[in-house]
Amino acid sequence: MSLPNRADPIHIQPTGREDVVRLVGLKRRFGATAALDGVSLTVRKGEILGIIGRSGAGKSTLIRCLNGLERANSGEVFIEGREIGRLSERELQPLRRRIGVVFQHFNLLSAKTVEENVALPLKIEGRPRAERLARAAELLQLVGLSEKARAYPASLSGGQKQRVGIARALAARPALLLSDEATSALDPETTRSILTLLKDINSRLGLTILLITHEMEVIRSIADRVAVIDAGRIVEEGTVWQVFANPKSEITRSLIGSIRPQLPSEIASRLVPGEGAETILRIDVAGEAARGALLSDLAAAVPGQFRLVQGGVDHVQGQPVGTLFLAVAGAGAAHLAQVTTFLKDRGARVEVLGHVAGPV
Ligand SMILES: Nc1ncnc2c1ncn2[C@@H]1O[C@H](COP(=O)(O)OP(=O)(O)OP(=O)(O)O)[C@@H](O)[C@H]1O
Repeated sequence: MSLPNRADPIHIQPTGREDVVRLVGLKRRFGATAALDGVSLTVRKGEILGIIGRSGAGKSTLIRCLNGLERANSGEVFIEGREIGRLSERELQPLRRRIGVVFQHFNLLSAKTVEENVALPLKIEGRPRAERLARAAELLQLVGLSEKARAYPASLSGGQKQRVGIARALAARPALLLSDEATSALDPETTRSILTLLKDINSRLGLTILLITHEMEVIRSIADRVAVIDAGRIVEEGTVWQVFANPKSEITRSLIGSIRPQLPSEIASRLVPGEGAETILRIDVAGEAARGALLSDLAAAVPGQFRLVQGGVDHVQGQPVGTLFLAVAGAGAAHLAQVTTFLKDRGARVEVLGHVAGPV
């Protein structure tokens, strides 16, 4: 669907054909609160970009500015190269249809059947009934719900309702699928199946997806890139596995912390600075560094006793990313330096967390 190229005040600026959305220096204040404090971000064609932030970080405001429901105080929003800031409500409507939204609470019409819900965006566009039903059937097949076409939402499970929500969001062939906490109301197993479906749609249809979430697990599962928003600012942005491997900001570390190995609290509470019977190291490895036989090579190269206290290697975008907590016995400063130098030379990040008086 291409937009009419009318001689009206629509500001067209080429942003490169690959950008579906581009935000430039977006600011939005509510009284003393800067909900968005200079957000610049690009959603590239065909990618899954995740935006993650805690409650109050500015995610909803960002979405509202993106689809023109909220006007930014300053900055620009480009949808497929078209700046929306100066568009009237009427001019915004066709642009809004370029963004299909999947909602946390599904937002299905209970008095309409599944196929009517899916076809609704096409009805609003004034498409003929036969075309609407054909498209609904195609989309219900895509989301695996063909047999529920005539059912009503009340008879569906949460996961099935969300599949209908996804089918409806795709009905008008949007340029961008915006998933607004789409799995936050679902149990873990249903969440996995919905995320698998979104990834499948992205791969098969080449559809660009913007995932808004407060859950790092959602980002880890299917996003290509991630942007972390905090207090209205993008504090970190990058390829998902690289951000996982080497988070730069405190907020990112804490968001990742919920799904990465942590030092057990009973050991953490016994840590003291200075010296002790054992030194506890945190070792972060990713990519090549996580593929080798790091610990056995360490034991072969450096004398001493090394014990794995806690840890594991996860796979993010097919890349190994791991955190290991290692207890090094009887380590003096020189020995410890030997251990950390060996590990760092092998591409690991090493942090001395502290010491414990006796074995952990
Ligand atoms: N209409 C409004 N009036 C006043 N303050 C607002 C309004 N909308 C948002 N805010 C404030 O702006 C900040 C960002 O809010 P926003 O709803 O965008 O965050 P969020 O990341 O979506 O949070 P959540 O995950 O809880 O929905 C918050 O401090 C919020 O209180």
